[in-house]
Parts: sequence; structure tokens; C-alpha cells
Amino acid sequence: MAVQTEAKTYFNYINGDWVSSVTNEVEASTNPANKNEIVGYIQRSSIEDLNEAVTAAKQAQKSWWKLSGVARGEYLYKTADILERRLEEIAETMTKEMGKTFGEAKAETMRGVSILRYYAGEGVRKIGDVIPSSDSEALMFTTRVPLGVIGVISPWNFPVAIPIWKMAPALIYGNAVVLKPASEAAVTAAKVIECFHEAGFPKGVVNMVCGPGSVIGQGIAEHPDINGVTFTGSNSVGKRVGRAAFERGAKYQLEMGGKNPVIVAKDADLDLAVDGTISGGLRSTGQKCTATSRVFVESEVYETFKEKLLSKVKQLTIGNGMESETWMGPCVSEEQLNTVLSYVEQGKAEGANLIYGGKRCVEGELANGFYVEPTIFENVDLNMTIAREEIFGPVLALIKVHNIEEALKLANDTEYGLSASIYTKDISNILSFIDEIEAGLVRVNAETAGVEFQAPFGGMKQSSSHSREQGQAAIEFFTSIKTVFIKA
Ligand SMILES: NC(=O)C1=CN([C@@H]2O[C@H](COP(=O)(O)OP(=O)(O)OC[C@H]3O[C@@H](n4cnc5c(N)ncnc54)[C@H](OP(=O)(O)O)[C@@H]3O)[C@@H](O)[C@H]2O)C=CC1
Ligand SMILES: O=C(O)CCC(=O)C(=O)O
Repeated sequence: MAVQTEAKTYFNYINGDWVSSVTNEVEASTNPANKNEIVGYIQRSSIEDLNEAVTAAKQAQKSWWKLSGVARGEYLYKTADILERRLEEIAETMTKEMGKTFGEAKAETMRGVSILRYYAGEGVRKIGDVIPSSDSEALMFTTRVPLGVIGVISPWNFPVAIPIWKMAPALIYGNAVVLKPASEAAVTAAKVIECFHEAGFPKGVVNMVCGPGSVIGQGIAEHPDINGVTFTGSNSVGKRVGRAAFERGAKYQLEMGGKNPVIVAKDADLDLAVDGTISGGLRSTGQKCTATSRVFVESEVYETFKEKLLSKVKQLTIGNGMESETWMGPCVSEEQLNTVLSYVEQGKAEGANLIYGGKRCVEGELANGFYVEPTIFENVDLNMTIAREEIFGPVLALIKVHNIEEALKLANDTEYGLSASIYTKDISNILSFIDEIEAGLVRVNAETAGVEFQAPFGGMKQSSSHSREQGQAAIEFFTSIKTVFIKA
């Protein structure tokens, strides 16, 4: 691979300084739209680097917590302003590093700005309740204290929003953080940390250590001085992180995969349902934990829905996310592309009917990137691998059902439970769906993806550790409750 000497090297951020790893090794982060383009070099750190960051965080946390919530919030407001000022540049880095379109990257970066402002405001909201005691001469109330040092392990698919929606609540409630970003998107994460640095956070409150997940991520999960670990990524890694944290009595929070269904009822607005299925399933090249992957359609409207879906999917433009006409960019990496292609082969081998796409795109400049066609299968059986495993690619499985009852039963036939949607105008369908669907995010006449930062986010079943992120729900993970009883 050609090494570009002009590509910048990004350092770890430890105790307020940008430092190279003790290993003196770096790793190139490349552009999935053009594998010959190096976006930047990141540190290939060791446990020694992580230990330094954790020591710095531990030392800084006590005085950080002693600041008022208002004062901590001011740092987050400043970070938000800096991120907003650098929005286009950071979004461009995101597109170049992990492939999503520039429009989506800008929207995500703006979401990061809003999350920072939202949690800055949390600094002045209540953190406890007065509870009547059985003793009339006593005062009983709850208050909250930070956990201490929080380890943040983040994925590449939302390289601005996810680190921020974990770090901002951790910080406002008085914790110090050590971020280990996904290697595929660590340059983008480093630029986010530059914003925290420029905002003037006290040394050691915010730290970032880049390097292999098996070393730095696992090191965070096992570190005796990390009091809470928040993770988003695959189920296999998440469970490993959870087990390691549990073993040493640390708090942990896991957000993992999905196999999210959309149900299209016979009375649905089919154009709306088609648009929602395409947007939910194929935007960001299907690389969202909330992406639609199974589409249950009532038999009466199945053929019409399918034809409308096919005709719109055929119009989608695939290309470099920096080009304004591109609707769908590449997969994040060659490995991810190969994963998607192998699921397509498995789908065909297990008897599903491939009705659109399924191939790598190799025309012209696309040959230099990790592009795959949007892909649609029909005649999918729920026992097939493509109906059970998270693909994390632009692959939709169409499944014909006789009625909503059957659709609900099949939609729930999965180990996952993150997000689900229904398209219908029938209130009884809507009410049954809300009651019966096993998902943390329940969406009616709206796509499965799309999270709002002010509302709780998380899944049921194996999609999460059953905790919730974002909104005011975040306080539950990032603090401990103390019940105080005072007798005069
Ligand atoms: N729910 C979601 O939002 C996401 C789901 N996924 C799913 O995971 C699949 C694989 O993607 P991938 O990026 O490899 O996801 P991973 O779960 O491997 O990565 C997520 C984060 O965990 C880190 N990590 C990797 N190994 C360990 C470990 N042993 N201990 C602690 N942390 C670790 C990674 O670091 P590093 O990058 O250095 O490996 C990254 O920061 C995708 O195909 C998709 O199905 C992926 C991303 C997000
Ligand atoms: O749908 C979204 O906006 C968020 C999805 C998400 O959190 C993820 O893919 O990890």
C-alpha cells in the first residue's frame, strides 16, 4: 500500500498532552472509497499507554467532580461551539475515513454538537429526590455521585455521535474518561478530542488512547482503576467486555447488534413504507445497529410493495461519499465488504431468492473502494442465516406474511431486540405492535434507524445489557445513588 508522507500522525491524548505511544508504532487509517488514500496515522498503543491515561484520569477526577455542575457544563458548551465551528472539516474526515456520505456526516457532527449542549444543561438539573421518612424528625433524600473513571469503547459507524453521547454525560456527572475509539475511525475521534482540548478541560479529565481493541479495549474492560465501561459494537466483543467488567465488579453498559424488522400492513401508505425501508436499511450502507434488515409484508400488498421498492432501489447512486450525487458510500473496510458478500453467498446457498444486487461494485473508480450493491432477497425463511445474523451491510430480506399477528410472531423470532417499525394506519395494529414487539425502539410509520439524543436509547434481549443511553436515562449508568438519612 502506498504510504502518503503528507498524511498527518495523530497522537494519544493523555493528561492534557498529545503524546506518542511508548511502542513508537503507528497504524494507517485509510479511505474505504479509495484504499490507496491514507487519511492519517494513529498510535498503536500498549497497556503502558493505557495505564498512564487511567492514572491521569483517576488523579483528575476528584477535583473535576468538586466543580459545580454549571462549571462542568461550561466546558461542554465550549466544546460544542468548537465542534460546530469545525463541523465541515470533521465531517469530511469522517466521510473519508469510514465512508458515509458527507451529508450524513455533517448531520451526525451536528448531532454531536446538540448532544454536548444537551448534557451541558444537565449540569443544572436535579440529581435527587426528597423521600418522606417514617421518622418525622428525619430528612431523607437521594443524591448521586460519579462512578470515577469511565472507559469508553466506541465503534466506527458513528465516530462523532457515539463517543460524544458516552463522554458528555460521563463528564457532566463528574467522571473522568478514557476513550478508546474504533481503529477504523480514530482520526475522526482524535479531531473530536481536539475540540475538548481546545475547550480547556483540566488535564486528565479527558483522555484518548488508540490501538488494537484486543489490547486497549480489553485493557479497559480489565483495568482495576476503571469504574465503569460503556461499549458499543459487536455482540461477541460486547459480551467479552461485559464479562471482564463483571468479574472485577465494575459497572458496564453494552449496546450491540440488531436484526431490526419493519412490518408493512396491507393498509400502509406504501410509498412511505418503501422510503422508510430504503432509508432505514440502506443509508450508511446498512452499517447501523438500528438498520432495517427484515421486511415483513402482508400478502395483499406484497407484489406492489416489492415492485415499488425495486424501482426506487435501482435509482440509488453508489459512489464516493464526498460527491454530492452519491446516495450510498462504501462499506467501512475490505473485511466488512467481504462479510457482506459472504452473507449474500450464504443467502443464495440456503435457498433465498436474490432479486437485486449482491455484487461488489468494480466499475471505474469504484474498483479502488469497498463498494457493494444494495441487495434484496425474497423467499427468505426465518431459519436462514441472513434472517438471523446481523449483516451490517445494505441487505434487505423480504418475507411475505398472511396477517399482522404472523408478522409480529416472526419479527420477534430473533435473539435481538433493538429497533422495530410498522407502517399502518390501523390503530389496532399500532397498539398491538407497541405492546407486543420486543424492541427498545418502537417506531410507527417511521424507519427503524434514527435516534434522538434527548430520548432513552437501548435494546431488549441480546441487543444490550438492558441499560439505556442518552437523554436523562444516561444518569442511571454514569452515577451511583446515595440514599441519605439525616436525623436532627
Ligand atoms: N452495534 C453497533 O453499532 C455496531 C455493531 N458492529 C457489529 O460488529 C461487527 C464487527 O465490527 P467491528 O468494528 O469489528 O466491531 P467490534 O465489536 O470489534 O468493535 C467495536 C469496538 O470494540 C473494540 N474492540 C475490539 N476487540 C475488543 C476486545 N477484545 N475487547 C474490547 N474492545 C474491543 C474495537 O476496537 P478496534 O476497532 O481497534 O478493533 C472497537 O473500538 C460488524 O459487522 C457489526 O455487525 C460494529 C460496529 C458498531
Ligand atoms: O440510528 C441511529 O441514529 C443510531 C444508530 C446507532 O447507534 C448505531 O448504529 O450504533
